[in-house]
Order: sequence, then C-alpha cells, then structure tokens
Amino acid sequence: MKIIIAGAGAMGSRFGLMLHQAKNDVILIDGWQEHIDLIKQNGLKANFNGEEIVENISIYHQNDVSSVDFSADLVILFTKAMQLDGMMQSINNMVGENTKVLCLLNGIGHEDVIKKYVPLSNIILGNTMWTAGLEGPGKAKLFGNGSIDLQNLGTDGKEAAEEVIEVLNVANLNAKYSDNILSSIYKKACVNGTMNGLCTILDSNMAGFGETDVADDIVEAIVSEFAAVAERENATLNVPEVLAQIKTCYNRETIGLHHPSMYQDLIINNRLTEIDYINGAIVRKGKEYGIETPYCSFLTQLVHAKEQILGAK
Ligand SMILES: NC(=O)C1=CN([C@@H]2O[C@H](COP(=O)(O)OP(=O)(O)OC[C@H]3O[C@@H](n4cnc5c(N)ncnc54)[C@H](OP(=O)(O)O)[C@@H]3O)[C@@H](O)[C@H]2O)C=CC1
Ligand SMILES: CC(C)(CO)C(=O)C(=O)O
Repeated sequence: MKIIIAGAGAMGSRFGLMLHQAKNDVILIDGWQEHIDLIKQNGLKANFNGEEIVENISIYHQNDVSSVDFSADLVILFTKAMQLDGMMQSINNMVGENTKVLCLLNGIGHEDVIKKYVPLSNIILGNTMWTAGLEGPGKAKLFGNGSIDLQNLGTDGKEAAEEVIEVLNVANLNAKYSDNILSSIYKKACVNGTMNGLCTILDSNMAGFGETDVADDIVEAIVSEFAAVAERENATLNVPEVLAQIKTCYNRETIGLHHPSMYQDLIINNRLTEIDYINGAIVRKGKEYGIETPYCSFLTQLVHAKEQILGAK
C-alpha cells in the first residue's frame, strides 16, 4: 500500500518504520527541518526494542510537498493536535478522491478539522495504545507493545477500514475494528486525561504515579468527569473497564516506565502541550452541557501555568 505518514515525530516514526518493514511504500512528511535533514542524510534511526536499526524512508518538509508525485492509498495523521489543520492544508493536493485518511492523534474532536478537507466516506477515526519517543532529531526510541482501534466515519467506508486493518496487522500493529469509535476515543482520552497531565505536573513516569496512595482517587474523579460528558455525546463509557485500562499503564514490565507524550513535549522539549484537546475539551464541553468539571479544569490550568513558567513554545 502507498502510505503517507503526516507528522513524523515519535509516533509517526514508529508507524512509518513498522509499515516500511512490512514492505509498504511509505513516505514521511513533517515540519521539523533538523529532523528531516538527518533522516535524509542517515536514514531513520531507531532503538527498536533494544536493537539499533536504520531504515531508509523518504521524508519531505510539509512546505515542499506540492511537487511530490505520490498518489497515496492511505494517509496516517500523527501531528500534534494544534498542528493538524496546518498539516491538512499542506498535504491537501496529495489526498486524492480514493485516499483514506486515518487519524490516530490523542484528544477529542479532530474529525471537525479533517472534515474540512476530506469527504466523510474517506475518513477513518482511531486511537492507539502504542507509545514512542524521540532520543533527538532523526532517532526514535521504540519499545513495548500496543494496539489500535478504528472505524470509518462515513456509513459506506467499512470495507476500506477493514483493508487498512489488514495492512496494519501485517506490520504487527495490532489493529481491530470498533463498532463505536467515539466511545473508544473517549476511553483513550481518559488514559491521556489522567496520565499525561498528572505525570507532567508530578514529574513522574506512569508507574511512579500509579504506585502512589492517591492515584486511584484522583483518577476516578477525572474519569467521572469524562464519563459524564461522553454520556451526553452518546459515547457511554464502561467506567470500571476504563479504570482497568488506566491501571495497565502502571505496569513496569510493559509501558509503566514511559513518560507520556505530554511530559516529553513540555518537560523534555519545552514545547506547548495538547492539554486543551484533552482535559480542556472536557471543560469546554462540560460548560456547554452544564456538567461540573473541577478536576479537568484544575489540571488544565496547572499545565498551562507550567507551560508559562517554563516558557514553552
Ligand atoms: N508519543 C507517544 O507515546 C504517543 C503519542 N500519541 C499522540 O500522537 C500524536 C503525535 O505525537 P508524537 O509522535 O509524540 O509527537 P512528536 O512531538 O514526537 O512529534 C510531533 C511533531 O512535533 C514537532 N517536534 C517534535 N519534537 C520536536 C522538537 N524537539 N523540536 C522541534 N519540533 C519538534 C515535529 O513537527 P513540527 O516541526 O512541524 O512542529 C513533529 O512532527 C499526538 O496527538 C500524541 O498525543 C498517541 C499515543 C502515544
Ligand atoms: C502512553 C499514553 C497511553 C499515556 O497516556 C499516551 O497516549 C501518551 O503518551 O500520550
């Protein structure tokens, strides 16, 4: 399959690499010049489950794609939430009438942006429990396992979604079809709405936070706010199942030692975070629906305060 990875940071590098190894025709598109230059010069380097590997994958700056001749079957979106609209504009001419667009960003409501550029029948929404980090420009650090849930947004796109699942599974990416992707997205947003902001503010990995005495109380309070908002959007959450999924993040043998992507953004790279698309989205929707969201509101404020203290850009 001809695949564009739009947003080739940590996660885009993981997916690009695994899909390239599974013999797909993959190109990466990104906006970070130093990262692009190093991948062009040296290939995409990765510490992949402890093994140092290099794969030669084409990469382009998103401002230079107008002349690239590549009619993609599939675009996988892996920008940060605040970069999504800009990326969609950059790749607009590479998205043909049969190109499927799979969105795997964390957070809520990305379909509203994608719909401006892509017909509903070509949009596939998903979420993933895979993780990834960057050791620096041009080099990814990839360990552990993950999974993907996805569903076509339009009523007539199921066959294409199933084809995408097959391609992802040949690359060992563990994808499965979801009959209610909005619930899955809210379920994943609960993981991010707890792990990402809390580990960032507390300067901890997920296992470290999960092993504290107060972890259960804080997590339950935040999840109850997500569940109340989700309910209003017909995305009913099975709260015990969500809490159990969050607890899997504390496992030191699997992903417990991972610092969530928000921690990587703010604490490691001094970059602005996606908090407004996660807990901040719950606060906005809560106001709309008349639902109190004090924990999400406080956590959003704390993360914004930390962004300002650290002078994040
Ligand atoms: N990392 C993870 O483990 C997981 C992440 N996700 C989600 O996947 C999406 C993509 O996340 P992720 O891959 O972590 O994003 P990254 O931060 O690794 O990359 C996203 C973009 O940020 C820019 N960038 C990143 N680091 C730097 C830097 N040091 N200096 C300058 N620019 C930089 C690049 O674009 P540009 O230069 O154009 O700004 C890059 O394409 C997000 O929605 C995230 O929440 C989901 C599951 C797990
Ligand atoms: C690993 C996980 C699940 C933590 O919330 C994630 O999605 C992230 O790092 O953004």
